[in-house]
Amino acid sequence: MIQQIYPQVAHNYRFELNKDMNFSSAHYIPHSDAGACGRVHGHTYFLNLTIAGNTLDDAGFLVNFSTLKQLIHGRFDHQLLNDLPDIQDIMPSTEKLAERIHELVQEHLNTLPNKAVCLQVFLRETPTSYVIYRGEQS
Ligand SMILES: Nc1nc2c(c(=O)[nH]1)N=C([C@H](O)[C@H](O)COP(=O)(O)OP(=O)(O)OP(=O)(O)O)CN2
Ligand SMILES: [Zn+2]
Repeated sequence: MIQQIYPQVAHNYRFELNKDMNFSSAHYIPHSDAGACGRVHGHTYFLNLTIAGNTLDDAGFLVNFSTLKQLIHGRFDHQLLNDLPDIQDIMPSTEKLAERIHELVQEHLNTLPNKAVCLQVFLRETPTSYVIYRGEQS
């Protein structure tokens, strides 16, 4: 939920940025284990991104909050996830969506000179269900 406290990630970067947003999407899980979730239904997803780095850009930003919202909300809000090129080859589970969001954010960060990193994606699908994805651990 927006404005809730999220799990902390231990790191030694000078700056840590967190961006909350939500997006409303429909999906279905085309798998025999999914039960009722195999039928099209909708969620208002709550997302928290944790990004860290040591260097700011000329605007004093680690990464622009607005760009992050555009990147994720702009892509997934009011969409049927199963139809999206990003998702159509994977199961649109909370886990896989969190992983894909991490990839999209990190791909964007990699285009910036200050080389920030996405440390955590916290994705809540329902009031009782959420996933945390932290990428490959080295
Ligand atoms: N590991 C996962 N399990 C399930 C996922 C998922 O993404 N990962 N998704 C679903 C369904 O999409 C469903 O919308 C969410 O399931 P659930 O938490 O069971 O929702 P409820 O509101 O019915 O749960 P309550 O415990 O009654 O609040 C299913 N499983
Ligand atoms: Zn669902």
